[in-house]
Amino acid sequence: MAPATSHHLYPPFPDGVVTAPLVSISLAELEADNVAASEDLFKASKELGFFYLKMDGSSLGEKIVLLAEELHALQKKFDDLPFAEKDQFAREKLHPFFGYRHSEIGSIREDGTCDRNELYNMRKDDIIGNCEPLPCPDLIKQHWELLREYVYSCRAVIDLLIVHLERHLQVPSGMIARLHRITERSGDHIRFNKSGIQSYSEEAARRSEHTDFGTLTILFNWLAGLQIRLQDTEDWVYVRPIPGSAVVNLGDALVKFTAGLLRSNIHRVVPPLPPQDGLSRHSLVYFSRPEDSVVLRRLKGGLIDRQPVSETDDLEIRAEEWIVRRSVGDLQGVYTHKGGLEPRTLVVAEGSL
Ligand SMILES: O=C(O)CCC(=O)C(=O)O
Ligand SMILES: [Fe+2]
Repeated sequence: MAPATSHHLYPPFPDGVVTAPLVSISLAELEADNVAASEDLFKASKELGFFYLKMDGSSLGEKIVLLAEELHALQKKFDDLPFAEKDQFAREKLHPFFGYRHSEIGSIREDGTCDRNELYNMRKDDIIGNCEPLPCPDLIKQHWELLREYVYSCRAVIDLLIVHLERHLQVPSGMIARLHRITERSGDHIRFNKSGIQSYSEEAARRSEHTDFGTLTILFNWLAGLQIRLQDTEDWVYVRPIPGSAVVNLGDALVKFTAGLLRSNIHRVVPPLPPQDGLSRHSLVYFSRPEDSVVLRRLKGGLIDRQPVSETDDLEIRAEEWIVRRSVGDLQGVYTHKGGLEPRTLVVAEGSL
């Protein structure tokens, strides 16, 4: 039986909004090597770059849903920590990319503080012991085992998705997997995202437009707010959270590796609409990235060799540098399947801050 989720505790998804046509792919079927599910995965990876991964029927998938609910409870407790405590773990104090980050929204309260949009990036290598961990709040330390299980479970899904993608790309088995060994240092991380209560602003919506920098992203959200822009249009449509399914999307690294055959789709987060307005919005993300030392460039073999040579994108850069430079607003723009960065003046960084 599929595990219970907490979606029903929130007001329902708004009526009458246009939703994105994400296909639903069953993890259990991918595990069983079902041909149709595998083909659906490849098609979605080429066309929209986003799909639902249906977890029920797979013991790994059902475990991930349970862990995601536990982490959702934890992220709300993290949210409740005093700003002064979280500020001690601000990324300016810890690391160019990992740690806590916020932007202030709304007017100043009586205690002199402002509501915040927040994110907290927790490095995979800290969590599984590949390196000396960065300092973190006690609340996080107390849930280390939960975070560890989540890392290993998400990575098991990502490794399986890579096997299927390699097969369809007709590249040697292991060619992409070997750039993503869990034992090696990488930018993989778990992220807690929180958007404070706020009204829609066109400028803020545009500022949050981004593609993910890495390989594959596994996302859980509970309220409306995630929007994707459909291919070759300017139309933004909502992604409806489906209880028991993750939203999976491809990142820039897969576009680079496959010379644009696979798609990293632009997306953004806007405030939830009625009846879900008036609530803070949380999402839980697992980002996978190539190992730090991997140079992001076109790979050789299979269908990739049939891709045209891009005239615009000759930047070859190590994954570690790519992530930091993208996140600080260097290399601005949105990385598209057409190759190269599509300049969008307001786009500065991955995520919704
Ligand atoms: O909050 C969401 O639903 C999506 C978040 C996201 O796209 C990100 O953190 O990169
Ligand atoms: Fe994203």
